[in-house]
Amino acid sequence: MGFFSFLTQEIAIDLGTANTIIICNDKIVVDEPSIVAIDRRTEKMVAIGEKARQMQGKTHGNLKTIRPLRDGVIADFNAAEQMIRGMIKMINKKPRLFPPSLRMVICIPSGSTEVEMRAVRDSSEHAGGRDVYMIYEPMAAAIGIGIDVEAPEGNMVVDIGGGTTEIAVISLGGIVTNKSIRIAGDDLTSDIQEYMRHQHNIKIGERTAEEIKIHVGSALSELEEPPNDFRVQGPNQMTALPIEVPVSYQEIAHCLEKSISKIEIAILSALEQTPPELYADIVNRGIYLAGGGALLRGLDKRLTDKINIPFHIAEDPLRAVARGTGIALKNVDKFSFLMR
Ligand SMILES: Nc1ncnc2c1ncn2[C@@H]1O[C@H](COP(=O)(O)OP(=O)(O)OP(=O)(O)O)[C@@H](O)[C@H]1O
Repeated sequence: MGFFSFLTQEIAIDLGTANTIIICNDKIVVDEPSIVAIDRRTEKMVAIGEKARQMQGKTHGNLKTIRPLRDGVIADFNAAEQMIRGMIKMINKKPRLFPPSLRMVICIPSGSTEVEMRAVRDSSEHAGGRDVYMIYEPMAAAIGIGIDVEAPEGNMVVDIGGGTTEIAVISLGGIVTNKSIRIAGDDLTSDIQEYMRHQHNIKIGERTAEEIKIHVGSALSELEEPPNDFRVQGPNQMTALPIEVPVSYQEIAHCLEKSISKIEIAILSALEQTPPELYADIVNRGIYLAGGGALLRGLDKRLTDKINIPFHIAEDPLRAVARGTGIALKNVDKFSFLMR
C-alpha cells in the first residue's frame, strides 16, 4: 500500500435500472433502489434510494421522483450524477480533510452504444471518479457466479434485471455471442399494472404492481408450491370507490406470458448464433440465471423444459453482477482486457 493510498478509495458500482449496489473493501456498503427525489424549485436532490422510493407516487407539485436509468442506460444525466454522488456520500459518512480520489469499476449493459457509455463515464467522473473502468454486465455476472471466464469453455449467462435482459456466451475472457433486449423486470411490472386495470378495473401504481410480482409472480400456471392469493386494494376505475381483489399466481402467470415468451425467444436466438463447440459445453453445464428476474417463480423450470438445457439460478442473483464487479475491481490489472 502506497503512502498516499489513504487518499484513494476503490469502489465497484452496479448501476442498475432498479437497484444500485456499491462495494468497497469487499463489503456491500450501499444497496438502494435507483431513485432520487428532486425539489422542482431548486432542482436539488432531497432524498435518494429507499427514502425516495417511499415517496414514489405520493409527491406534491414541488417534488418529483426520478428513476435516472431506463432500459439499463442513463435516461436523465443530471439525476444520475446526483444519485451516484449521493450514494458515494453514503459510504463516506465521516467528514474527511481531503475527499478521496476514486478509482471505480462500473458495469454497463452489453448492448450499450458509445454515447450511452460516454454518459456513464461522464456521470461517474462528475461524481468524483478519477480512474473509471467499465465492464459489461454479463461478464460481471459470470465472474460473480464464479465462472472461470478465461477458460476455453463456453458458458451462457442470462441476467434479467429491471430494464434489460442480457444474454451472453463467454469463453476465453470474451463475449462470443450476446443479445441484450429491453424486456425485463420493469416490463413484467407494467404488464401487471395493465392487467389489473383491464381485468379487475383497479388502478394501481408501479410499487403495488411490483409487490404483486414478488408475492404471486409466476412463469408457470402450475406450481408445486403455490403462493397464497395476494389482496390488492385500490380505486375502481369507473366509480372511484375503493375495492379489494384477491389475485392468484395463475392469473399473473397468464398476464406475464407475452413478455416471458420474448425472453425465451431471445435466449433461443443467442443459442442459435453460438458456435457448435461452445454450444456443446453449454448443454453439458447448463445456463446460469442472474438478476432479480431470476427469482420469478417457476422461471428456471419453464426455461429448462422449453429449451431442454438445465437452467441454474445463481446464488443471491440480485447481487451476482455487483459481486463480479467487486472481484473485477480487486483484479483490475488481471482483468484489464475485460474493461472498457
Ligand atoms: N422475487 C422476485 N420475483 C420477481 N422479480 C423480482 C423479484 N425480486 C426482484 N425482482 C425484480 O428484479 C428487478 C431488479 O433486478 P436487478 O436489481 O438485477 O436489476 P438492475 O440491475 O437494477 O437492472 P438492469 O440490470 O436492467 O439495469 C426488478 O424489476 C424487480 O422487480
